[in-house]
Amino acid sequence: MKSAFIESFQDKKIKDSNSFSLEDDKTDEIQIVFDEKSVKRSEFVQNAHVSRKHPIYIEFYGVNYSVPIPQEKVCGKQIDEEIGKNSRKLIIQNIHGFAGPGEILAIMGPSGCGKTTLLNALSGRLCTEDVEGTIKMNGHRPTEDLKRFIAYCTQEDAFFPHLTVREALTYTSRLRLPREVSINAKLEQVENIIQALNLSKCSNTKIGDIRFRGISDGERKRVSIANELLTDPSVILLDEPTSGLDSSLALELVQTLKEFAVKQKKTIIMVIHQPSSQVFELFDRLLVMADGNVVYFGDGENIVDYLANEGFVCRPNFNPADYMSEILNDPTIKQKLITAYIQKMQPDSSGKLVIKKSFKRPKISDDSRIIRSSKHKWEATFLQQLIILTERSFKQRSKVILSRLNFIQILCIAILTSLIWFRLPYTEDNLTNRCGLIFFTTSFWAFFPSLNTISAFSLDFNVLEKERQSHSYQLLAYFISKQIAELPLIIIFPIYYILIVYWATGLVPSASSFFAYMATSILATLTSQSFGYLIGATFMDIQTATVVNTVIMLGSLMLGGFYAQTLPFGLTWLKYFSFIFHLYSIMMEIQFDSPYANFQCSNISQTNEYSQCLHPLNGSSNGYIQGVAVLEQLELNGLPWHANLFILIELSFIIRSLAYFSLRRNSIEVGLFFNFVFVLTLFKILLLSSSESESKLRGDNGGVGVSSKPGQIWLDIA
Ligand SMILES: Nc1ncnc2c1ncn2[C@@H]1O[C@H](COP(=O)(O)OP(=O)(O)OP(=O)(O)O)[C@@H](O)[C@H]1O
Repeated sequence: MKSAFIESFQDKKIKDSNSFSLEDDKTDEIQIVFDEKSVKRSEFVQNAHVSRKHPIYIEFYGVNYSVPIPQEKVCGKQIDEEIGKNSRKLIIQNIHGFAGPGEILAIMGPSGCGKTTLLNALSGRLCTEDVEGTIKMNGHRPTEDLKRFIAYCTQEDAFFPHLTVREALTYTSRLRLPREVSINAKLEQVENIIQALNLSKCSNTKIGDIRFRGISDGERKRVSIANELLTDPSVILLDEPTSGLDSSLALELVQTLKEFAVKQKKTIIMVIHQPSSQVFELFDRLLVMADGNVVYFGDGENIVDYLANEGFVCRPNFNPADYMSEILNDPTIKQKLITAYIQKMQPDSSGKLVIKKSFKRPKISDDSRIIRSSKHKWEATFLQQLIILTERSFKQRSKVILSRLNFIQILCIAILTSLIWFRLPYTEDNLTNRCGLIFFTTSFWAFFPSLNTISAFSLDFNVLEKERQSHSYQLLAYFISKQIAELPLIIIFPIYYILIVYWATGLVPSASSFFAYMATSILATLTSQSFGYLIGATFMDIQTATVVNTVIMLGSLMLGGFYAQTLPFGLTWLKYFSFIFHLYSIMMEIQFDSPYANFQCSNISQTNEYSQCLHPLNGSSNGYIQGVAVLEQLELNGLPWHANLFILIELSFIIRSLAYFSLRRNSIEVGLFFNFVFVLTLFKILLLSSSESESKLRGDNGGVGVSSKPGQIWLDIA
């Protein structure tokens, strides 16, 4: 049963079909021979019932794009500062053309002539300050809302490699098809497009990437196109859609696109290299470029006559596309054709050079000038986006995070840790070893997860950029979904490690200490992951992010309270900025502030640093050192465990928020605000807890050698 939405769309389509007077005549004339193979394609085209948008006529004229020339220095001196500052390189100049619904405009020309640049300009992906000229959609300047009607299939396809073709298309349909369309209709649409683009054979194969083999390059290209067609855009821009396809597949693909354009009133603009004669015949308009200029714009069928008029006669039965590419490879002919075309242009009312009209141009009725914007800014609700993206992120990231290599790595480290610190005896001699084990565990879980996380955004970057350009979802939904999806994945490792190491090394044998120790390792993992997110989102380049991460982690490690127990005068406060220091303090408290933590004195002497091990004449020896005495001797940060815990949770939250703002790249002020709030809170806690600890220490120093108090931090700063 057809939904009300579909019916209303079909009514609308009939109305829309009257909008383009000349287009309608023209599309009826187009004769495409559909063979048996094309039956599936036709089904897709007929069944593209979720289509709901207006046909769009796109025109552009006087389009220039230039980039600043990087300033060069000769022997360390700027040649001419003013020239250096103002000079720009023209990539494309005075480009014009148009394409209407039901048409294919093909952009051709030698490599590097500016074809992709023009597509980028039309899609609105170039910095607007660098683009001059006019681009109009149904007579309007393209607004952000209008740009949502454009789909752009770039040369580099961006996909999540661990998803299958069907999964990738299904997620796109769930995210980008209107919320009014039922899930079954969306899935049906996916199946139709899989059939139409001949993807059935590989529909359950993973897409893959350069690291692991998935579908072939040609299939990848078709998935990329399917992904865009699926969302029912009004204008489809394609950059070399047939590259990597053999001639029959290329023909089939262009036929599908043509049929789609005609029946669904889509406007298709594609960059194409060396199409076969059959493919060439399917083009309605042709824009030929050379060195950033137009060499020809007009009906595809007229190019041979045009070139003949200029003195370049194509041999009979020779593919015009091949002939054009042959002559444009000759610099003299190329220049001649550029000049000839410029001469045919004349200034318009605004003084811009435009081509004399040598072709029919569709009239746009007043009705079609109005493009109704989509009912919703996002097709899926925020909650739907969150659910779909979490599911997708979990599927993709679980393959990366839960890799066999990661498990083997953790297992090896767990075995090594267990061997090195195997069943540590509860003796004074082994106190340093025990602290070493605890510090190693802390720092390992503070470091390892961040390494796994710094690449999280950069690996997603291309897909994220592509999907955000097409308004598929909100960045916040993506960001939160990533956190949710990765949370269960990332905490598996500390659980796995602690289960092996805790009992093998003989840490405090109580269930509460075990669970607290494990929970703190998980907290270390989450805090470390937050840093990974922030650094990854800020730098996006894995190499730079790894360097920054290493510096931050090693700095935190040095200030962690194990290697440097006392810091130079005036620098004591620095350790409070090491998250490892807070983690280590909690871990130590769990292990030493326990009734099981009693360590046998190795020798009873008059000089032992622990009062419990002093000779009876000098103190109250009982032959065992209590864990609490060890904590006091080590002079850890003096904050109660709950203050450390609070600092770490808050740190995790703030760092993650900063990562989000960093990903947005435009909310630095908000980021700084969060930073400020964090620093204030941190100092407040330190102030409160240091006074608390001071009074506690004054009441009972519990042992000997408590030489500095946590409140010392303020004296140091002063
Ligand atoms: N931002 C930029 N800065 C400097 N040069 C640029 C920039 N963008 C494009 N170019 C240059 O402009 C020219 C046109 O590039 P473009 O990618 O548009 O060519 P193309 O015709 O699509 O090439 P191909 O067919 O090989 O893909 C190239 O020489 C390219 O190096």
